[in-house]
Amino acid sequence: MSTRPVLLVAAAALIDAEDRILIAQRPEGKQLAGLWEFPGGKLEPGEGPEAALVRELKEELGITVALADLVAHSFASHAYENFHLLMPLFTCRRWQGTPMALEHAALAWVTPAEMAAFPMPPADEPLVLALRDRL
Ligand SMILES: Nc1nc2c([nH]c(=O)n2[C@@H]2O[C@H](COP(=O)(O)OP(=O)(O)OP(=O)(O)O)[C@@H](O)[C@H]2O)c(=O)[nH]1
Repeated sequence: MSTRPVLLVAAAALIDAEDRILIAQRPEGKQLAGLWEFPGGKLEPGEGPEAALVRELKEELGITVALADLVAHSFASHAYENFHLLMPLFTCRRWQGTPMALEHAALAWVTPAEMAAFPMPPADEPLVLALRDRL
């Protein structure tokens, strides 16, 4: 049996007043380029998932989020070829600022049903279904 290192990534579903969710397109030159994802990223050593998300949402989207406004929703556990991704997904309905694509190729606000039309990494499939079931 092959073993892979576990990679911890925290991701957020930002939800607007119309229950649309923000997804972001990975830029050229990166792994999984062109696919749409939930904003977020890898935890730094010693960092908790919520703190990592607050940092990543600032870096990637330019918004300010309070730890208390991140609500645990579901998680992805997916074996990629070189690592095993463990990715908690948090919902967030309150933030300061307007999300901008500072590190992504594009942003889109979509309903969970509309998300099916946007190609996402394989790890995200169960998360999309979980969001469709329960927001
Ligand atoms: N943020 C995010 N990452 C995801 C999602 N789905 C998914 O498989 N991933 C994977 O989780 C990892 C996230 O790492 P990252 O965004 O911090 O790093 P990256 O690949 O952009 O590379 P780098 O920041 O080291 O240059 C990537 O391997 C990415 O493919 C998702 O919905 N959101």
